[in-house]
Amino acid sequence: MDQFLWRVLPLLTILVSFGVFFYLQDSYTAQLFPLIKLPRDKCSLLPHRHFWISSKRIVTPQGIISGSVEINDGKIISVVEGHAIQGKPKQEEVIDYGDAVIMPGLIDVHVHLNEPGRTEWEGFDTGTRAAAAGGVTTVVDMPLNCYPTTVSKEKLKLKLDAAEDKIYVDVGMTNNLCLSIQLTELLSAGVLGVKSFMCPSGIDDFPMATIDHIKAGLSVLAKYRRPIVVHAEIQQDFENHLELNEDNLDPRAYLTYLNTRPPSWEEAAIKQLVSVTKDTRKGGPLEGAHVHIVHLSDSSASLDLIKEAKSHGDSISVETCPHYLAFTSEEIPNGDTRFKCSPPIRDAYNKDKLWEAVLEGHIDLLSTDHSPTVPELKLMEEGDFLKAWGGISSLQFNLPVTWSYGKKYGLTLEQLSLLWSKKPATLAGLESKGTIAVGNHADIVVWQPELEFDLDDDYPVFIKHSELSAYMGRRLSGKVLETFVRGNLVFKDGKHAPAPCGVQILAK
Ligand SMILES: NC(=O)N[C@H]1NC(=O)NC1=O
Ligand SMILES: [Zn+2]
Ligand SMILES: [Zn+2]
Repeated sequence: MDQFLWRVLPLLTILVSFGVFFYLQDSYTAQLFPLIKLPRDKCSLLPHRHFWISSKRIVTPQGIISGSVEINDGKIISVVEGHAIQGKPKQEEVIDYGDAVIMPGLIDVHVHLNEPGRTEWEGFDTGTRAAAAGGVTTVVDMPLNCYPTTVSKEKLKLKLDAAEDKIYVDVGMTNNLCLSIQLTELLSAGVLGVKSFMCPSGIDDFPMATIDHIKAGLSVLAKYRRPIVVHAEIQQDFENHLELNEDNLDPRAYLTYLNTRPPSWEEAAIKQLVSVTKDTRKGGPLEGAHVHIVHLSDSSASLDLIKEAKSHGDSISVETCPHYLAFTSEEIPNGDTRFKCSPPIRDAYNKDKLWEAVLEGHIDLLSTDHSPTVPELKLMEEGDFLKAWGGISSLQFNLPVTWSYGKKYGLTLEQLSLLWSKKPATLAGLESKGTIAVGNHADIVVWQPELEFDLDDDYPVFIKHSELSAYMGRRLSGKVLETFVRGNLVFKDGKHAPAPCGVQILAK
């Protein structure tokens, strides 16, 4: 027996070491050693670990420069202006992109990847392929339309397990705030923040939260210095605003739907939120807590409330989404439920004011609220706006859509990069992401703002059920050429790297 033990012991030790190694790869340490996870030739379409990219338009925090960025082991190690290149690269280690724009990869802090549970709506594989193809190098997943929703450490593990070996870009997770949530446990397990709905979410397993739940949650979140992100709409009494005439009772008429969710829903929710965020000011009882309002549509009273709270020093921020900046209620055809989302897309006047707020910095950042479903639930044939799933699918198109519609309003490349990279990184606590700066992850999008393309059936679209996207059929400007995640070339010329080597991001 003794002899047998001595023989198997060394073998056992090796096995256990392998086990520990792969276990450690799983979570926190995956951030530290992302590149040893899979062989480099699988993770990247480029064979080099140490290389240089150069262009006449590199968007840096100091402005747009003509020069080169040196990348080694997944990080940016130098940014140099002018023709000279730091170090002595071999010719094949320098990629010259000419006048294509080199920008930090986009960070989309509001994406619904519905795995596990509703992977047929959108999963980690399709969702992160679409992200990579769109120059989005990090997504933060909202655990809402997946099943089960993330309300405990065990449920979070299901989410993390589901994402394992499927993600082409980096992915962070949030969790749901409701009464039964194990908040401290989840925050310790590394969720980047907490999501909350102030109206029914459309998913029975994701109950809505009252302002009292939110206030209680904030006192815990303050200690962790992580944000709560809130869907800010509170259902109001219909009779007050719905004009009952034949036109707005037609469920195929967009106006019917628009009238069911007036700006007063957003205003009511934000009024309650700012009554709490005053406690987040310096020296206040909730100092350290932060409230982030997702997908603002109302650019009038709701935005004014946020501006006022900010002027008093409340820790509050707000995002809007490309669909509120691209479309207007006047142009949505009756029966075209691809445009249904909540809060709804409002009129042209509202859109112009949203752009004004974006460009003046009152709206802090942009996100997609990529919320896909299956064709059966979008009810395209019936065209019933009242019954169809609310959610717009557009993760892959963030960059060209924002640019195409924004340039008419004077949007600059620097603003674009602030709205889609720097500010979202700050919100999500991603210190090593969001800018092209020495020491940061080499998360980079290379794109050509002047290049126009048609989003037609020939265009390589990777989101699931692309026919449901409101952007299909549009002509856009700003084509994504290549995407790097932590120095891995994950997308080029319509193709992805052979293996998904994105990293799951957990907060420490
Ligand atoms: N459940 C869900 O994803 N809802 C999202 N869809 C939408 O249009 N607004 C939302 O909050
Ligand atoms: Zn929402
Ligand atoms: Zn959402």
